[in-house]
Amino acid sequence: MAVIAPDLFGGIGLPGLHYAESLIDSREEAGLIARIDGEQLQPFRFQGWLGKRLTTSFGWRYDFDDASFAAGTPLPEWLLPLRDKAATFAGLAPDALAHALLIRYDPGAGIGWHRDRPVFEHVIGVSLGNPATLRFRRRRPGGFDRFAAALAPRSIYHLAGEARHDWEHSIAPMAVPRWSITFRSLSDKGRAVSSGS
Ligand SMILES: O=C(O)CCC(=O)C(=O)O
Ligand SMILES: [Fe+2]
Repeated sequence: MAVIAPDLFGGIGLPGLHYAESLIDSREEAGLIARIDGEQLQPFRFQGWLGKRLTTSFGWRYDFDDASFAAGTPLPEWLLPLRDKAATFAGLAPDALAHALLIRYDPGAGIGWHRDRPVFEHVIGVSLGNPATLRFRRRRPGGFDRFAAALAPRSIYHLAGEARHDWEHSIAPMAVPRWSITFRSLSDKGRAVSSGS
């Protein structure tokens, strides 16, 4: 495990990773899980492969199958109060969070090492259902620097700066289900692509 510089609060953190617990209460959590389960979730597709996690997105849609990026279904009403909270947490305007991704990880599903697509900038994730570990790694000569963040259910994290751009992240498959809602803003690149320039 690499030594990571202390953050502003004197703890051991990853620059650009911000985290808070108890964003919502258990009743709100149960309501959001029921909403996610009520959507038309599809196995995540990547260049012809089917992943185990089930997803759907709103606002903007990045298609990993053909690498296209296009406007999608507007965010549903039920997501807007949560988006307001996510925006407040990240210090952004709610409208800036133009995209939302819903994921259900059934037992055995995870998400492999990746950086989020460059059409997006800020990444804000809400965790539901069960605890998980968000793992980070960054290549260095001869290996990787590594970092692990425990994500409690009902917590929120924000990836910006170094944590967003320089580090990859992943979540190992678990024996219990987890749901997540990820809001993202468009990057300059995303705005350029979306306006067709
Ligand atoms: O489920 C999560 O919190 C992480 C999702 C994620 O990393 C992604 O969709 O890019
Ligand atoms: Fe991600």
